[in-house]
Amino acid sequence: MRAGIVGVGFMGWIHYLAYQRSQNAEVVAFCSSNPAKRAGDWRSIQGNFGPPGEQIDVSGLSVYESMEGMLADESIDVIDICLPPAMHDQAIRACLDAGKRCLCEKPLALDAATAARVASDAGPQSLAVAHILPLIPEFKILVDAAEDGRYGKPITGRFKRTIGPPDWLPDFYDPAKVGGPLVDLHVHDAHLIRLLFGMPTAAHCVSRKKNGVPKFYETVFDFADDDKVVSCGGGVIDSPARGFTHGYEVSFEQATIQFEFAGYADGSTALIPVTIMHNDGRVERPEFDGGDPVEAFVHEIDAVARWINQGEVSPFLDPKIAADALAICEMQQPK
Ligand SMILES: NC(=O)C1=CN([C@@H]2O[C@H](COP(=O)(O)OP(=O)(O)OC[C@H]3O[C@@H](n4cnc5c(N)ncnc54)[C@H](OP(=O)(O)O)[C@@H]3O)[C@@H](O)[C@H]2O)C=CC1
Ligand SMILES: O=C1CO[C@H](CO)[C@@H](O)[C@@H]1O
Repeated sequence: MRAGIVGVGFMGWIHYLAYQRSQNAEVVAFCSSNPAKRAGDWRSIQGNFGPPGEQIDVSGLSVYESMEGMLADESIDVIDICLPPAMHDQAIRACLDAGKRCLCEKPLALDAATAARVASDAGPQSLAVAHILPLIPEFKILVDAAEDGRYGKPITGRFKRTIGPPDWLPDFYDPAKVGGPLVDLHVHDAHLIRLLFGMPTAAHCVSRKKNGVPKFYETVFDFADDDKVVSCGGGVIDSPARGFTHGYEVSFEQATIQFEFAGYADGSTALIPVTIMHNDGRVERPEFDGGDPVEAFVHEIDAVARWINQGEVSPFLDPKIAADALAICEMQQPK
């Protein structure tokens, strides 16, 4: 699969690294509005996981200033959209108009209605949405267990996702551009909750806000089946000391699974490895390789390659589920 990346920022860089490792896909083009990045200087890129941006070799790549050139490039099989959320809808529609399939970073849009519209207009044959959690082995185990029923049905879940201030993103709290953490960050867990438990009917959310936009929140969800107990919390803490953490405790009918990872500013990490507590008292700790965050993106790119090359549509990348995740975010917004 030959891909062209649109938007050379944190995710453009992480996707680029994943293409370098993939056996099934390669990046052949990118577009950037920034002349230094077009010349290969990606050292200004910042993010909250993975290695810092580097100088890259652009000699074998087609480099464009805007997306239009890439849309006309017949050697590109898939456009990989790594733009800020407010630009996703228009970029996807430009791909559809040009007859190009695309992979778009999460969140699919800033609001549920736009997400539902573009998901339905594009369909899973033209659009895949890059929801990474089900492709991270430590989270995939939940989705696989829910799917094959190895521990019975999922019945309770508590999810956590917190970052330090993302100061390199000036528009982070702008509801018209990125949407703040209740959209841009929480959508990861919203998507996972949708996959594991189905669609909640309501949400009870309390939050501390920045300029009216939720910054830190705790939410309890209602489901049609009131035996499910699901909550989620997180957002932005004021200290950069712990740049990123995520984790969960999910109970199935016959076992409870726990996991938590944190990365700190001094380069240290803390980990509760995936721990399966069986109802009969056995404790199991399956092995997962390494915890390198880029590796999950290789799995993601490979899933996209199977879609492009063999027509195999991954339910994890389904735009309809990505739109449902936005609806879950929206039900938590202050009225
Ligand atoms: N799956 C995951 O774990 C993560 C997903 N994301 C998602 O990836 C997407 C991109 O986020 P991220 O990479 O962090 O953002 P960045 O701001 O780091 O990168 C976005 C890039 O888009 C391009 N761009 C074009 N127009 C604009 C504009 N008006 N304002 C800002 N940027 C513009 C820029 O690239 P250029 O200079 O080349 O033009 C910019 O570097 C978002 O949807 C975000 O939610 C983000 C982090 C993690
Ligand atoms: O996982 C994530 C980490 O924080 C980011 C903010 O920089 C989010 O955009 C993101 O999806």
